[in-house]
Amino acid sequence: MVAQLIDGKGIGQTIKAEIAEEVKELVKQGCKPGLAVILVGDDPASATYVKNKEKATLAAGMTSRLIRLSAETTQEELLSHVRQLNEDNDIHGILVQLPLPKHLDEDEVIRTITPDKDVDGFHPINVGKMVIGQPTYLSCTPYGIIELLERTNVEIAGRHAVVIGRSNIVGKPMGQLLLQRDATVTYCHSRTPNLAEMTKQADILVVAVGRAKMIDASYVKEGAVVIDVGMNRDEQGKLCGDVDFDSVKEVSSAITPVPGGVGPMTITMLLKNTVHSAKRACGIEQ
Ligand SMILES: Nc1nc2c(c(=O)[nH]1)N[C@@H](CN(C=O)c1ccc(C(=O)N[C@@H](CCC(=O)O)C(=O)O)cc1)CN2
Repeated sequence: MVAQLIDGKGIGQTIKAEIAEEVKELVKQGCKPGLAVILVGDDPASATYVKNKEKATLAAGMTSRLIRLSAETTQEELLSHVRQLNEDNDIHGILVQLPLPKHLDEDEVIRTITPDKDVDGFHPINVGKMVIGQPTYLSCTPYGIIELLERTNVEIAGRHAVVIGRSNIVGKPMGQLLLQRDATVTYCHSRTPNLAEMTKQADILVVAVGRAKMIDASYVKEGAVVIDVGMNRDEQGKLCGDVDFDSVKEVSSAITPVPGGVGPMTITMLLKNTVHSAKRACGIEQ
């Protein structure tokens, strides 16, 4: 079987063009969406993601505000920036780039972002709304994966989806979003015995384990759709996912590459959430 390549980069570009058109119309109505990103410390990967977010925000015609703070920033200083942004009418989305330096309390920072501007969808109120199926901001990576599945016509209802990983940002919301679309969902994680026995039952396999090329063809059922959330470096320093792409593409029916699969969708859905927040703030949408 030759797998269909799920082109996150291309699909992301299409959605970004749709967003840019929508922003143009909003600006005409006097409503310019604004995103603020706070970066604490000098983690090089985080700096790259933040730069890409800034670029994408500006390219969509939106306001971008970047707040760079030193690695020694105190919890109170960080919270004070978040509180100021909560009150700023030009800013509709607030994002604090994760991970934060170890001395900072990530949960408290997320709780301090007003849920109305939590375009990452990480605030407990928004997570709760997502779980009970109320409209809210969805965590960008799982939201992007749903968009990829829908735009490539992958049937979700009635399929068995296996999610490897249980992080608050990806694994847990991923399972919930698939469940809401009537998949039968199994969560697997580092303490799951006989992992391959579970993953071989998956029609849709979402892999977010954080280990380079861990999932090879022996974990995958013939014809499964495989979504790779991993972002690792291989022995040559080349970017790779959690899935051994070369082996899994031979058995799957569709697969996301790394780079160019899930990653670009994360930033795309962030723009979508920010536009939605602006429309609510401007009274254009509920
Ligand atoms: N506040 C948040 N922090 C983090 C999030 C998040 O959604 N909100 N997610 C990740 C990192 N992330 C966005 O912040 C992110 C990761 C990867 C990509 C991406 O486009 N990857 C590219 C490759 C990029 C490269 O060459 O290095 C790809 O897969 O093609 C975008 C965003 C953790 N923190």
